[in-house]
Amino acid sequence: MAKVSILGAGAWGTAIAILLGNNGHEVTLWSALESEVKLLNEERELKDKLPGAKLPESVAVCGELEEACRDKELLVFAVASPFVRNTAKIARPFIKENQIVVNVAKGIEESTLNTLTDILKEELNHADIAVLSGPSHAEEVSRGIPTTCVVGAETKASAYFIQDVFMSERFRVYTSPDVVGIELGGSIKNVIALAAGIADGLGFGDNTKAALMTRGIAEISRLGLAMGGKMETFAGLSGVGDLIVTCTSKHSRNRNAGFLIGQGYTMEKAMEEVNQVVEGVFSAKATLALAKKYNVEMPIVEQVNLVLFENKSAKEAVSDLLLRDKRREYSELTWLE
Ligand SMILES: NC(=O)c1ccc[n+]([C@@H]2O[C@H](COP(=O)([O-])OP(=O)(O)OC[C@H]3O[C@@H](n4cnc5c(N)ncnc54)[C@H](O)[C@@H]3O)[C@@H](O)[C@H]2O)c1
Ligand SMILES: O=P(O)(O)OC[C@H](O)CO
Repeated sequence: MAKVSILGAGAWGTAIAILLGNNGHEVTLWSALESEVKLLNEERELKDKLPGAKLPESVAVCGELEEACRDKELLVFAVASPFVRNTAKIARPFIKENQIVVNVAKGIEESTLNTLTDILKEELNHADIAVLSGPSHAEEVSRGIPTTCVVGAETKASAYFIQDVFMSERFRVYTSPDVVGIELGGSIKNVIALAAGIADGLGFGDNTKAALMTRGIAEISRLGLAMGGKMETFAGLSGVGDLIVTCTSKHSRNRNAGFLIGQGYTMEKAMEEVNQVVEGVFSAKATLALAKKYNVEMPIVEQVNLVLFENKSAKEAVSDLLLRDKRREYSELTWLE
């Protein structure tokens, strides 16, 4: 059994603490927010986000970062993406050489266009950085609903170690060397989920959503391949898998925020209503900037940006997507002359 700390006690960090505690590990769950530490210590439950899901006894909750990082075999980064860099900076002095660290958050940093593992590699350049991602809502993982994810790491040994720590009869973990593909699949699906939610909020149907999901994965893989990711990853758990869950689930924060925007809420009001991190909003501009940098077309991502940040009406965005220049489904597929 391993000594593990989870940094970030939101819905996802807490669900992972429950999973790893039930797997028999010695778990510390850290939060920067006093209110979270107090609530979890007193109630042993994140009442507002994961009602009814109790922390096992093997999980200790703390607000001291040094204590959380000391003597651990694995550190899990579960803070929302805007806090990853700063948390890593503050934690750095307490993190030992070759410490295995796994990022489980999803996002792209707007100011640098870095993925979250890029940020961790920069800030913790003495550690061994990996990512775990896939279709995995905290609400279901915390209740032991069967779930699958993929862990990406630079070495087989680290990937296998993290796989062993997370695997259970209710949580299956695959391994992969494609760290960048996993990061991009998990982050950009959030932007597409906003579009899927907007379409639902406008009252469109299953056809519309299937179109957004299918063309959405085409956009994700186009950019992902240009950035060195692998097609198999985008067809896998961190691509199609995560896109399906986020675009269709009642639990999805991004889809739900999009739904409210489709119903006429402003982006700010929708985020306030969802009351948990809506990562697609933080990754939308960065994804568009990456599309420009790598010279790939991402029309859905472009329209989501216009709706979120330029006050474009959602209805007009859908029409503009449908009326784009005519083209082949895949430019590589053509007729013999
Ligand atoms: N909720 C899910 O089902 C789920 C599943 C997979 C991945 N994720 C990803 O995990 C990440 C966290 O999501 P969540 O659902 O737990 O979000 P959340 O809104 O429930 O929690 C975010 C957490 O970030 C931390 N935080 C807030 N302010 C901070 C600060 N100033 N410094 C350090 N930490 C701070 C807190 O612990 C807070 O609870 C996101 O990137 C999300 O995409 C979430
Ligand atoms: O579906 P969301 O928007 O809540 O995102 C949470 C996770 O990324 C789902 O795997």
